[in-house]
Amino acid sequence: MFTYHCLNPIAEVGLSRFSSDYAHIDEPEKAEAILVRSASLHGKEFGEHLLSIARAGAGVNNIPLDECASKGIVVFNTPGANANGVKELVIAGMLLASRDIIGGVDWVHDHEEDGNIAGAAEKAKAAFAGREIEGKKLGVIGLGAIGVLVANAATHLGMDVYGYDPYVSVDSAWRLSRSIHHATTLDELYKECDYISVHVPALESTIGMIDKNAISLMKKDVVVLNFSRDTLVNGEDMVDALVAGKVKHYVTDFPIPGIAGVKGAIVIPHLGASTEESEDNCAKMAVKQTIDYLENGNIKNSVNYPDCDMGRRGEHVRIALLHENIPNMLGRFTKILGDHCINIADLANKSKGGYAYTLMDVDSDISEEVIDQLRSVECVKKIRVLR
Ligand SMILES: NC(=O)c1ccc[n+]([C@@H]2O[C@H](COP(=O)([O-])OP(=O)(O)OC[C@H]3O[C@@H](n4cnc5c(N)ncnc54)[C@H](O)[C@@H]3O)[C@@H](O)[C@H]2O)c1
Ligand SMILES: O=C(O)[C@H](O)COP(=O)(O)O
Repeated sequence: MFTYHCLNPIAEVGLSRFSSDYAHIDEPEKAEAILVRSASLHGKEFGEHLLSIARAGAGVNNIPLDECASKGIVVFNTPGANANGVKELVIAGMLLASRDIIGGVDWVHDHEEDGNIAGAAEKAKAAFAGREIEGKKLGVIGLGAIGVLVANAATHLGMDVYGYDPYVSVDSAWRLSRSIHHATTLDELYKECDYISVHVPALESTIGMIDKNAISLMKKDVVVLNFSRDTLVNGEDMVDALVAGKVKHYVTDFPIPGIAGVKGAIVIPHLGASTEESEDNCAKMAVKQTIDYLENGNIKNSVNYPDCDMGRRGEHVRIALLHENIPNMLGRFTKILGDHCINIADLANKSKGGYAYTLMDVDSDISEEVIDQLRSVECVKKIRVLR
């Protein structure tokens, strides 16, 4: 029996994939698996039984990844599972920034009791006129799951799209429309574009990237869209740019104090992934990855340990070792098994940054003594034996 705990509501279509071998428990500190959306795990204690954390979503800045890795806790996310939901809201954000739909709807609301509202609307509507996005230039920073969808959709709406991503994956490059201009510097993108949409993770290298220096390179009346993370944009610099009229609209999915009332700010309460489809996709992927890790030791879409897949466990006893990525770990593991005449039927060893993972299928069961010897190899973070 495995135990899991959900720190945020997770879609039932995903949770229903847990068989009767799984029990939801109310105490996170006792769980073997945690499922989470945006709840912050920074500064939280992790229970001694915790094996995995699955983020049903993309951004993992709410999870202390290094601390988890050093405690042998595998963290997963669900790449691309909510990308379409975000893409659609970004397109909506561009349209809201281009046509004064919000101002117009508010006007109708304020005049709903007016018996002559139809006539009054015809006189009032000039105040809410806007511009079209067709033919305008859109710059997309970050061409991952979301950036590619936004860029491609914008070309279908007749926009001239510039993409910037020095680390673009081969997979994303294949999916990107050929009509998208390859911006080789951010300066080029800032100088050219009427709309700029940011789709990068919050990392040390990206936090604060849209600041007064970046904004100074942008066109007057630019629209900046941030559906990635609040910290990517320097809030004070953005407020100054809105007040000064340099930025026409700042459309963001992340409310921060003091921004919603600033003229030109369009602030949404983090709704990018809040669609039935995205929530279902994320939950299904998060649960599937959790089950495969707990039952087979396979790792897919981890952000702090390498991916590693030896298929279903089958008849063999499977030993799973999370450890640091240093020389001779395999040698030490295989020596211990050899000394106890335990034959290895299959083996995989993968690394990612400072951490590595070894999976071994062995032909006979192993004793507590052997497990203890493997556990006490220096730099082993966790051992599991799947029988
Ligand atoms: N608003 C929402 O509800 C919502 C939903 C999903 C994701 N997000 C946010 O959007 C981010 C992106 O999501 P995704 O699914 O597209 O992730 P992704 O990992 O598929 O794509 C991120 C892309 O950013 C690129 N990148 C990294 N550093 C860069 C840099 N300095 N300059 C340019 N490109 C850089 C990477 O190469 C990658 O292609 C997430 O990290 C998350 O913070 C928000
Ligand atoms: O990074 C993400 O996937 C999004 O920000 C979605 O967050 P949510 O699951 O809390 O809506």
